[in-house]
Amino acid sequence: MWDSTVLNMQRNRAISVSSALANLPRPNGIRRSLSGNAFPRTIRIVVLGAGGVGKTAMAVRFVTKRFIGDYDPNLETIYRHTGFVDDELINFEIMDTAGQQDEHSLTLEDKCRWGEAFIFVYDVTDKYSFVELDRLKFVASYSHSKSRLNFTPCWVLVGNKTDLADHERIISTEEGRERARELSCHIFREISVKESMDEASEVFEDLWREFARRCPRSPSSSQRRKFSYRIQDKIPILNSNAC
Ligand SMILES: Nc1nc2c(ncn2[C@@H]2O[C@H](COP(=O)(O)OP(=O)(O)OP(=O)(O)O)[C@@H](O)[C@H]2O)c(=O)[nH]1
Repeated sequence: MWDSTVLNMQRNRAISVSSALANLPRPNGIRRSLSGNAFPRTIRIVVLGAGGVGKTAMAVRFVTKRFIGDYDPNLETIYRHTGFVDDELINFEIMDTAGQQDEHSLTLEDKCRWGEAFIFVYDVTDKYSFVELDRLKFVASYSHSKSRLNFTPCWVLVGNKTDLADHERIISTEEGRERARELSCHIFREISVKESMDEASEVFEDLWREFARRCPRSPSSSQRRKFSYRIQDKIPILNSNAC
C-alpha cells in the first residue's frame, strides 16, 4: 500500500516535471514541436557525389536558403540545422563530403558508418558523375551493413544543375529515374540548386518523411556515439545560425 502510494507520487512528480520542461521556452528559440515531441528528433544525412556536382551548394542552400557560387573543394563539414517538417521540429545533421579525397582524410567507409540516410548527387551535364554513383552506393551499403544499425537507411538520388539542361544535358530524366530504381533509391529528384531554393529544401524534407516512415524510433545516443567520436574530431561542425 505504502509502496504503491510512493510510486504514484513519484510518477505524478515525473509527469509534472516533464510537462513543465515541455512548456519551458527552449534555448535559441527552439519550441516544443507541434506533433507533441518535447525534443526534436535527429537525422544524420551523408551527401555523396563526384567533385563539383553541387553537394556543398545543396547543403548550404537548404541550411541558409542562399546560393553561394564557389567553395573550397576539399572542405568537409557537418551542418547542423533545426527546422520544421509537417509541424515537427527536426534536427538535421548533414555531412557534406568532398568529392576529391585527400590521403589524410577519413575513409569514405568511416563517413558512411556515421550516416542514417544518404543523398547521392550527380550533375545532369556530367557523365562521369553519373557513372560514379555505382561505386558510392556500393561503399555506402557495405559500410551501413557493418554499422549494425537495425534499419535500412534512406537512399535518395538527386540530379543537379537542371538550369543547364536545355543546352548541356547528357543524362535524361528517364535515365536518372531508371538508375534510382537500379540503386534501390527511395526518392529521385532533379533539381537546380542555383535556381530554386524550394527544390533543394524538398529533397531534405522528403528524405525526413521517408526516414520517419521506415524508422519511427531514431538510433539511441549510445549507438550514435560509437560512430561520432572519430568523425566529429576530424570534420568541423557548423550550426546553421553560424553559416
Ligand atoms: N549551373 C549550376 N551550377 C551549380 C549548381 N549547383 C552548384 N553549382 C556550381 O557547381 C560548382 C561546384 O559546386 P560545389 O557545391 O562546390 O560542388 P561539390 O559537389 O561540393 O564539389 P566538391 O567539394 O569538389 O566535392 C560551383 O561552381 C557551383 O556554383 C546548379 O544548380 N547549377
